[in-house]
This record gives sequence, structure tokens and C-alpha cells, in this order.
Amino acid sequence: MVIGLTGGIGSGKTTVAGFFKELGVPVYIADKQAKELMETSEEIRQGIVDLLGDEAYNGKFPNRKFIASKVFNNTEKLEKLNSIIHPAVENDFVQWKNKQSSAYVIYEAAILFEKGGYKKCDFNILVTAPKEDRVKRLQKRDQSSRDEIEARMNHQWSDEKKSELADFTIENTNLTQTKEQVRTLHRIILKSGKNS
Ligand SMILES: CC(C)(COP(=O)(O)OP(=O)(O)OC[C@H]1O[C@@H](n2cnc3c(N)ncnc32)[C@H](O)[C@@H]1O)[C@@H](O)C(=O)NCCC(=O)NCCS
Ligand SMILES: Nc1ncnc2c1ncn2[C@@H]1O[C@H](COP(=O)(O)OP(=O)(O)OP(=O)(O)O)[C@@H](O)[C@H]1O
Repeated sequence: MVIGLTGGIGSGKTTVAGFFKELGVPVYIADKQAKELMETSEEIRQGIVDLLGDEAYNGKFPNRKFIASKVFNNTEKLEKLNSIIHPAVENDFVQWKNKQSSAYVIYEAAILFEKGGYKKCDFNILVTAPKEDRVKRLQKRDQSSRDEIEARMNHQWSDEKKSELADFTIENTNLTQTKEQVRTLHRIILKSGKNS
């Protein structure tokens, strides 16, 4: 069974994924794997250089700040970048999933709904948090500017739109309450797996 986990930038999806991991659930973080594939796949490197120019890479390492500056204010380029990276991430996930022997796994991806990945998941969890909380968290975590954060938010659906597709929504403001909701969800998912 695959449980999709998503949420807007800074909502706390990776934090929630960590709570599932503490319960022994295998977790696949799409962002993290995308980063790894960008460093190891020559096909991806060449595709990005063809799209954005030689400045996109320093040797085998992507220049993430440069790439971000080129795509988060250019929908066409972002879509092209996604088309280069996402298929490789999806293929990598399937190979990883086939090696897991647990009752279910978590697939954490920032744009699960936007890109349709939720249709391949048995249940989908949305993590939300007030926009200002998210902006403050990211300014603290990444020293990002408000403009940089909002440029990314502009390429992500609103929480309202995502919540129409989510099977469960975690309002992640208080970490203790969030952790309790994860425990509850864990018990429900295990029980649902027993009946199927
Ligand atoms: C443009 C890149 C190089 C910027 O890297 P950087 O280290 O600055 O950001 P990072 O990858 O950590 O992303 C931070 C957050 O930005 C948002 N974000 C990332 N990619 C996208 C996207 N394609 N669409 C909308 N939001 C995105 C997410 O909320 C993500 O959690 C990187 O985001 C990227 O390659 N994105 C395209 C591939 C992708 O979609 N990756 C994420 C899921 S597989
Ligand atoms: N409820 C909370 N209260 C305070 N800080 C939080 C809370 N949840 C998460 N954080 C912090 O906010 C930051 C963003 O959280 P996290 O990385 O889990 O979000 P994310 O949705 O995965 O972000 P991104 O889309 O950038 O990957 C982190 O520094 C995290 O420690």
C-alpha cells in the first residue's frame, strides 16, 4: 500500500514524514531523491544543461540557486525541468518500493496533486499550515526571501484545491498535535490494510 504525503512549501510534510519514519514506516522523499538523481544521472544533467545552459551545473553538481532563479518565474521552463526529472523519480520510487516489506510506505512529494501522482496512491494525506507560518519557517530554515518563497508558492495549488483531493488533512501548527494525528493515521492505515 502506498500513502501519498504532500503539502505546500514549508507546510511540514518532511516533518510529518519523519513522524511516520519513527513508527517504522519506510518513507520515500521525492525532493531528496530528485536531488540525488540530478547529481548522478548524466541524462538528467544533459537535459538540464540543454534547457538552461552550462551555468546550470558546476561539473556533476547542479547549481540549484541558478536553476531555481530560471524556473520559478517561468512556467514553461519549470514544466520542462519537471518533465526531465519526474519520470526518473517515479521509476526510482517503484524500484525502491519493490524492495520494502512493510504494510505500507509513504511517498512524500511537494507537487503530488499538481502532477497527478496522487492517483497511484491508496490514500493521500495533505499537510497544511497558515501561509505566514510557512513563510516564517522557511526564512528561518533556508534564509529565503519572501519573494523566493512566494515564487514557489505560485507554482503550487492552494490548500483549498488540494484538500478536495486529500483523504486526510493535517493542520500542522502544533508539533505535539501533529505527531498525535500521525499516530492515529498509522493505526487507521494498518487496520485498513488488514481488511483488504
Ligand atoms: C529548481 C530546484 C533545483 C531548486 O532546488 P532548491 O534546492 O532550491 O529547492 P528544493 O528542491 O529543496 O525545493 C524546495 C521546495 O520548492 C518546491 N518545489 C520544488 N520543485 C517544485 C516544482 N517543480 N513545482 C513547484 N514547487 C516546487 C517544493 O515545495 C520543494 O519542497 C529544485 O526544486 C528542482 O529541481 N525542482 C524541479 C523538480 C521537482 O519537482 N522536485 C521536487 C519533487 S520531485
Ligand atoms: N508545527 C511546526 N512548528 C514550527 N516549526 C515547524 C513545524 N513544522 C515544521 N516546522 C519547521 O518548518 C520548516 C519546514 O518544515 P518541513 O521541512 O517539514 O516542510 P516541508 O513541507 O517539507 O518544506 P519543503 O516544501 O521546503 O520541503 C522546518 O525547519 C521544520 O523544522
